[in-house]
Amino acid sequence: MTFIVNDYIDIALKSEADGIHLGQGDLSIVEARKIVGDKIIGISTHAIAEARLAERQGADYIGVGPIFRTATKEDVVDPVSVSYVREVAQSIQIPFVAIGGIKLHNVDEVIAAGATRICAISEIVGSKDVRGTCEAFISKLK
Ligand SMILES: Cc1ncc(COP(=O)(O)OP(=O)(O)O)c(N)n1
Ligand SMILES: Cc1nc(C(=O)O)sc1CCOP(=O)(O)O
Repeated sequence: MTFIVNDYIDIALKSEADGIHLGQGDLSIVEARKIVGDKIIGISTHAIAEARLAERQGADYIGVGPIFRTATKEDVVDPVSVSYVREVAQSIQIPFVAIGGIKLHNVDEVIAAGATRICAISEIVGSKDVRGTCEAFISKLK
């Protein structure tokens, strides 16, 4: 299993995590790379310019979202829609994870736009059948 720490590079190092996830307002990828060496660095992106910059600066993966409206994260930009997934799938070479408001009822649209990895929080943690919900997502991604 891969263990990524959100935001806190010191905790990532102390816990011997595999990597660090950054936001646009956090340390830059260039600075983070100097500190974490070859650990995985990911960064949340909300527009193609951010995705291109992340790729140029050596990110290992990017988050792409929020695709749909989400109540999970407060300080998030307006939904970017599946068109951003399509743009990233067509022009970015590093792996990407689509995130934000993804549910079992709309994940097919996200996959159809080119996503092969998704992150879903509320749909899973709010489910009465967490395992079944994860399995349903996984079967759609196969
Ligand atoms: C699964 C997952 N967890 C946390 C984040 C990042 O959340 P946050 O730090 O609030 O947002 P950014 O600063 O990265 O925009 C994530 N993207 N995925
Ligand atoms: C943690 C996070 N990051 C986002 C981004 O767009 O960068 S959206 C988001 C919340 C995702 O939760 P849910 O699946 O419940 O919508």
